Amino acid sequence: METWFLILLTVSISLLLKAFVNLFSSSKKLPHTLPPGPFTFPIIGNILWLRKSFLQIEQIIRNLHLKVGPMVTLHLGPRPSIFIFDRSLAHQALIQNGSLFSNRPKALPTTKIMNSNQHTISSASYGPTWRILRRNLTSEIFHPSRVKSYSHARKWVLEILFDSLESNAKSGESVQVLAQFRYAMFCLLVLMCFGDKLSQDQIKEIEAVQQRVMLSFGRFNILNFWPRVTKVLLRKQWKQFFRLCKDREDALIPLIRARKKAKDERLSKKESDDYVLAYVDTLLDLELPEEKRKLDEGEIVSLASEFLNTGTDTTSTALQWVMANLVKHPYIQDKLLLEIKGVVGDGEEEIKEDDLQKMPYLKAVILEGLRRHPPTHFVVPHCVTEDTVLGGFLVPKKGSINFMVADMGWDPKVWEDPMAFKPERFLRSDDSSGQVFDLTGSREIKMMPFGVGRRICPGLGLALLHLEYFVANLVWKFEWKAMDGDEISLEEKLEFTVVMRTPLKAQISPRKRQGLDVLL
Ligand code: HEM
Repeated sequence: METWFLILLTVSISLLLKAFVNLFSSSKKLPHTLPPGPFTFPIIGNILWLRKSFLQIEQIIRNLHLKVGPMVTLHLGPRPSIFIFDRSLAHQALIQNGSLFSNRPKALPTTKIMNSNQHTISSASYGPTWRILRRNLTSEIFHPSRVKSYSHARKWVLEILFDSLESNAKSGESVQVLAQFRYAMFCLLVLMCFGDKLSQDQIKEIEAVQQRVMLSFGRFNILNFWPRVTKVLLRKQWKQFFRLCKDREDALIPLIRARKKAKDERLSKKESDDYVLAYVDTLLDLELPEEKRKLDEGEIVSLASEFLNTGTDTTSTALQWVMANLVKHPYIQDKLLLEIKGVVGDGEEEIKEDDLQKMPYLKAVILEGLRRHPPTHFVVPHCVTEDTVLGGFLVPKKGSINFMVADMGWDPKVWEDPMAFKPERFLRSDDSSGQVFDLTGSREIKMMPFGVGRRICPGLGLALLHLEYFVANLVWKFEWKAMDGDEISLEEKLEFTVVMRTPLKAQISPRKRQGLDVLL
């Protein structure tokens, strides 16, 4: 074949290929429009948003949604924040395009310091570090057999909770329960995190620091506004912030070192007595794949602190909402009590974890509590790994995306009479196979109190176990009633989670076992 013909053929093919590639890429051009939202003046607008509480912002987003549709953009900071209401768009993003939508935005300066440069599970970018940290937690600590090995801790904490409630019950006065629920959940997580049963004074000291850390997110937010300027103008607040970081280290580092020492001693003795693996033990062994090094002490502090904080308020808030509804609707409490009685019989003092599997109504009560009162109304902000399109709008890499958790669980298209507390709706499974409700939203999202997809809460199973165990035991041990003339208000207030504006105050009295027959 002639050389000139070969050259011509090659040139023609490459021109054709180029034209084809251009045609294809132009059809994939991204739209330039962000989802609709209010116009904001840069800087001034950001300052105005800073002055609003998150519950106020939530209501503003809701009102905008009614006007502009299922996706809303706000300019809360230097970058756009997109909020998604639609369940199928959430499914498209988090389940069908999970790898694209599972990143986290760059942390603000104070959060970056608290989280050891985004070396915690919830703050880490989507990548090898996040994967190894998350896999360590789920496979080492949240594996069902490991969770079972902590059952002694749950029993111990239940006794602490019973003791404090009983002394309140004796006085005949109403009991404000949130602080006691929070403390119970905290004790459990401290034990799973550091292994040993610490003294109650020690636990209270750690709880106080952790509580301050959680509240600091709002308090020190102003420092992130223009760090170079705030470091000069708000020097005192920066000092307070670093003091808090130091206090947290002072509380947690001695426990981490004690655990390391115990581990070294055990290795030298080569004995395995009644040792139960704790979260910190796994962190001491962990190696970061990208940096090829072990975690430093600061990173272990951040991860332990994350473990304690993410699991305490969420679970105790959910527990309070469930118990409030049981006080508000005594017939639901009675129905639950009957189910428990049918499983454990009259003589039992306490409900065991294995019994919980035989209580479908209990599970329905917990699911209804999480649907109607999700402890967090948003997920932790996500961002995409590259500019993309969702619902016909641009989702830019330099922005954040969030999902309206509460609104999805209240969608009247899925839930009849959505604001009512009706556990029965979870007994009528619309799945003909009779399977339990799927919280992971893998086929369809109907509610997402734990998020869905790759960033779904890794503590989901543990949280459900804790809620079932404590609700069942609290109802079995005590009768829960409102004080005479008290109306249980379900109004909300935002703290670290969305809590009851008027905390639950209940009159509790120990149940007389034989008296239960009256209910049958
Ligand atoms: C009722 C209790 C709980 C609720 C409602 C809850 C809810 C959530 C939600 C909504 C997210 C964000 C998901 C997302 O960003 O898409 C999350 C993440 C997370 N939760 Fe929970 N949570 C609960 C209990 C727990 C417990 C007990 C722990 C551990 C002790 C835990 C540890 C975490 C962690 C580490 C993340 C970050 C996951 C990641 O970024 O990959 N949570 N949780």
